[in-house]
Amino acid sequence: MRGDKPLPAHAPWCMGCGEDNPNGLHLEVHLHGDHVYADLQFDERHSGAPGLAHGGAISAACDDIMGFTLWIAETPAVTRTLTVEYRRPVPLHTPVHITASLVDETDRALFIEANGTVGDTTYFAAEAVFVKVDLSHFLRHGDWGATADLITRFFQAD
Ligand SMILES: CCCCC/C=C\C/C=C\C/C=C\C/C=C\CCCC(=O)SCCNC(=O)CCNC(=O)[C@H](O)C(C)(C)COP(=O)(O)OP(=O)(O)OC[C@H]1O[C@@H](n2cnc3c(N)ncnc32)[C@H](O)[C@@H]1OP(=O)(O)O
Repeated sequence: MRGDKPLPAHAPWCMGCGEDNPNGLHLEVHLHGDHVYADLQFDERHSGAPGLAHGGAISAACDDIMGFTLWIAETPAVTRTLTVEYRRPVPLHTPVHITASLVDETDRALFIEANGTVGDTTYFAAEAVFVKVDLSHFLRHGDWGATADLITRFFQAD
């Protein structure tokens, strides 16, 4: 069983975990045993209905935290499908605890689940399939410099 370990952001401007993105969620994700987790509070930047978190912001938080299970799978991968079940409206400025874990794996696919709780109650739950890619995926489709930074973060954190 691994202990509690803070994990580095995917990129400084990541909308989920980037520390330099003023409109991001600023997720601080930790590895704990066989899962990852983050504690957050949605605010006005993430508002949908008055006083409530936007479903897309909740989905983005799930997607990003699920992405951190790649530290457990030890492979780069990208989201192929993401399903969120919104069980209760999430008020702004309310502490939400989100956990994610890798539940199954094939040669190319990772099956990941996430759960968002307020207190002892589940407010949303998500399931995703991530497809494994090699790092050339990010070089081919993304930004060279940012990809180099991602690789550096990965090896520094190991
Ligand atoms: C050096 C080690 C590094 C370790 C890394 C550790 C940590 C990494 C840290 C950070 C990672 C970096 C970034 C994470 C960032 C943010 C987290 C949020 C995640 C995102 O925000 S990410 C953005 C949104 N995302 C996309 O931008 C994807 C766009 N998309 C594509 O780029 C293609 O779609 C691609 C490449 C995914 C696949 O394309 P493709 O053509 O290669 O693949 P294909 O369609 O053939 O499927 C391949 C195999 O997956 C199976 N498969 C497919 N779907 C399935 C399903 N639903 N259920 C079960 N299996 C399924 C098939 O059945 C087949 O399996 P088989 O090969 O066995 O037949």
